[in-house]
Amino acid sequence: MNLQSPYLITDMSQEVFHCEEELQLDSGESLPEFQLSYTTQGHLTAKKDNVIWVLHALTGDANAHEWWSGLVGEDKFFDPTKYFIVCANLLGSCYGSTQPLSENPKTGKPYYYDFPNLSTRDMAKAFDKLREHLGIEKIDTVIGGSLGGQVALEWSYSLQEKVKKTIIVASNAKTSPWTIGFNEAQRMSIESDSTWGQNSPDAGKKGLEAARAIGMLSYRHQDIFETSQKETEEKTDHFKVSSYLRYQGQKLANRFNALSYWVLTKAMDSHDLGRGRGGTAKALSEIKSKVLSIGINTDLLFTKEESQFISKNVPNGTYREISSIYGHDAFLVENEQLNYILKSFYLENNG
Ligand SMILES: CC(=O)SCCNC(=O)CCNC(=O)[C@H](O)C(C)(C)COP(=O)(O)OP(=O)(O)OC[C@H]1O[C@@H](n2cnc3c(N)ncnc32)[C@H](O)[C@@H]1OP(=O)(O)O
Ligand SMILES: N[C@@H](CCO)C(=O)O
Repeated sequence: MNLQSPYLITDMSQEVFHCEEELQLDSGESLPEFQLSYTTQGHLTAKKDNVIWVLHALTGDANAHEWWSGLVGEDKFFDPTKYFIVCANLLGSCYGSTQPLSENPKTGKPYYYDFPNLSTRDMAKAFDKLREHLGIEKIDTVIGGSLGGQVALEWSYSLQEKVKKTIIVASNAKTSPWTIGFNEAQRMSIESDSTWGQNSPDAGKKGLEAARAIGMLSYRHQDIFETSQKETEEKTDHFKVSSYLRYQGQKLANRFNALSYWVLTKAMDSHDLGRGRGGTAKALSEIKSKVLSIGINTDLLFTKEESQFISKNVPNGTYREISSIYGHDAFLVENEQLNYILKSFYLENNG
């Protein structure tokens, strides 16, 4: 018997939104035009009141049903038979949106190192153009983790009453010096690759491997390494964790490019919801939607205190915590806990 439902096939589309308008950026520069790759799943209700907008983290893409398969998909919490689920690739990312390898319309050649600095505010602004293009007046929920949570918070601030619920997972209102430090060390690794500076899609590839290895140390907690990378025999070299980090570096470098990684980490560094708005606490106090901020007890990168700061300072905030040995990346892994937290939040907030 074939028990497979046709919903995922019939209800999903992957498209590219081309915006011909110039996008003014925080840096003072602009993009003459841009594109965003995005997916939609499900259908808008007649009232257009069932939109869930999912934002991915640093190296994710528009396929939320793949990287958040425990939350998005048929019979999952965000079920396309109930919701219209949108997920777009961040501006600057290399999964179909405008990024440093895209053609600069002014020169007819790839931007490479001329690509402008982006901010989380710019990324939110680009998403808002897509929202308008899709004819979406109101969003039920914006949800994002890590860098995606930072962009979600920025967007929620500017959407005001146009969004009902904002869910920020393992993220913050302003990037900490600690996180900027990790990003800087990663960019130093990329810079030290002798191919960095070349006009090539592979420029900085070995450096990106090292960068990801550094990044992994911030995305995990010591406890998960004690479990998954513990040696079972006496050794003086060739440790499991060494091959693990090298493998993770190669895996990322084979699916991402160093220029895009550079741009996205720079955007993360400059994230500050309160910039030009009287500080983070004041900016948070002006957010209109209900906010669920989810922290992770072992997150060394975006600490749970940073998540608590969000819920404490918005007018209508709730804090919940994931308990995990994973560390920061628990938001991509601990689906059972996330499901439980989301169910309670939606029950308390009228579905
Ligand atoms: C097109 C795209 O792929 S984009 C979307 C995918 N990525 C994203 O969305 C980004 C977010 N996702 C992630 O960051 C990750 O996938 C996570 C956090 C969800 C899970 O991380 P993973 O790397 O799968 O898990 P984990 O840290 O346990 O590592 C497992 C991998 O390391 C390998 N590994 C484990 N220990 C070792 C070791 N000692 N030496 C070498 N390799 C090792 C495993 O064989 C496994 O390999 P595989 O990925 O080829 O199956
Ligand atoms: N694992 C995440 C790290 C940052 O949250 C990613 O690669 O996007």
